[in-house]
Amino acid sequence: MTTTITPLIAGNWKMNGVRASLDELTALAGILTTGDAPRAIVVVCPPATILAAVARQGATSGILAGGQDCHPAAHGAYTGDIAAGMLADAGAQYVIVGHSERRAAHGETDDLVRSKAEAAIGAGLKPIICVGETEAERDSGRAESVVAAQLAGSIPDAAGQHDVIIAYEPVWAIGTGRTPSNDDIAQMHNSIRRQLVDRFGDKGQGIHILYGGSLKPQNAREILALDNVNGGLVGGASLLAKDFATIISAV
Ligand SMILES: O=C[C@H](O)COP(=O)(O)O
Repeated sequence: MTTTITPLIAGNWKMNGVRASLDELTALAGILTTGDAPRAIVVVCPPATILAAVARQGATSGILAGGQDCHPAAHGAYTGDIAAGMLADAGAQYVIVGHSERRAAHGETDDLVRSKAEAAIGAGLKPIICVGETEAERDSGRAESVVAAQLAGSIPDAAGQHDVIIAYEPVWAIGTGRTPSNDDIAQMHNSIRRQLVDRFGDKGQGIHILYGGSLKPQNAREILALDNVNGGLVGGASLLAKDFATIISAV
């Protein structure tokens, strides 16, 4: 069965900008609403302090908002954390979970990532579940098995009934200007697709698999055209409206 997936391009602003980023959002909205409508679902995941502003501003231009992380609990004594329901209240429709910067710096395990994804689904959000191997894991020929284990542990069973998005981000490609070869990206995305179909059947055919890691205006067209690459998770290049718009139009 062939399932058509509308590509999705998500920008992860990480801990960058605030006021300047809102100006970029205005510029992006201007570009996206001029000329042909984008062929992709466009999501921006800003710092939490401006999430509501991004959701409000994006509503008029079709740009959707997402959080960058959520806590697995719905509420409680968790100083500094944010619940999925709070992101939804602020206007988010998506939330990134298990980004390698959190897996590494905060010791997040697959179990925790899965709990966060379950919390996101419970709050009506679509979790963007990140997986990816380190350079040492790739060099030792273990990239596919590492990613397979992360997928098995991080995706909740609820993904059989609800929308989740997978983002494959080789850790060594993030913010480095380096990317895997097109063949390596396609091989990994095909392997992820097989695993999703094995576990979720037809539903697995329709799950977005995004590529992330130094996705730039210069390489977006060829990477986004690869087999089973259904969009991208963009870091640095999502901070400038012109660059992000070029990636969106590369779909
Ligand atoms: O979430 C986005 C990724 O970490 C990619 O970041 P990058 O595009 O700056 O390499």
